[in-house]
Amino acid sequence: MSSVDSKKVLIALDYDDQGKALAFVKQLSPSTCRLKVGKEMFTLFGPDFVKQLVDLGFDVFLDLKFHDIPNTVAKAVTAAAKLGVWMVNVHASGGVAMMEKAKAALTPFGDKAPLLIAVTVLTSMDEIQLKQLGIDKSPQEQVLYLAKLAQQAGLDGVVCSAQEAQLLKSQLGSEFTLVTPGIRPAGSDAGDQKRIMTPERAVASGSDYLVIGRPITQAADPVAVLTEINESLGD
Ligand SMILES: O=C(O)c1cc(=O)[nH]c(=O)n1[C@@H]1O[C@H](COP(=O)(O)O)[C@@H](O)[C@H]1O
Repeated sequence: MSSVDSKKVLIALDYDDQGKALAFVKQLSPSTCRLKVGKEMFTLFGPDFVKQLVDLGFDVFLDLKFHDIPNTVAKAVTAAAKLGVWMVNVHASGGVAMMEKAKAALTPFGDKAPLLIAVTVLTSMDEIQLKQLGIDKSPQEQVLYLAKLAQQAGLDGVVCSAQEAQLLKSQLGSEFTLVTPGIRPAGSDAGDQKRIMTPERAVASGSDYLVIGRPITQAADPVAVLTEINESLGD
């Protein structure tokens, strides 16, 4: 579905200053990227900030990674849908009942419902960190396991690293949307990300959407970096 989408870049707006974030956003066009609002900006600036971005015409991915009892998560995704966001996420490890209830809560929104996706294994985690949690699987095995649960629950896709994209597309089909953070253009700093890939390789591996934060937002010329990435993807 989304493999034909030419707006593959989702910019992670992880700013602690709303003015700086909006000054950056005003240099962008909704035709060249989508925007992601995560825990930092939502906690600092709340739903009004999200609404401003929606009103500017951007598709917004509200990345709050809900993980709670089914009733609470269903109410949280309903609140997200009311904000008019394009995509919202939950943690797959919240379980099938939680994911099913969240999906069902979006039914009344019809074709205005946001895409609902599940986080599998965070891209900042590797096999050693999984072991610390008592999980004796490789990241790839655990991502596939959780992605199958998300698909079973009727979700639209998952957040995973691009390193798992090829496997997931082959096992779960091309319609199941893959959103991949941990994207690092050649030569940029990995930072706290462990399972990384370049934009071009990620798309070639089957990523539908690339979440990119610091390599764009911390660049001397963020718009130039976005343009360069879009051009490298043939958009
Ligand atoms: O759900 C996410 O967006 C997410 C999941 C994940 O596994 N890893 C991950 O990095 N993210 C988010 O993606 C963004 C990555 O930002 P950068 O590392 O600066 O490119 C951050 O806002 C993270 O919160």
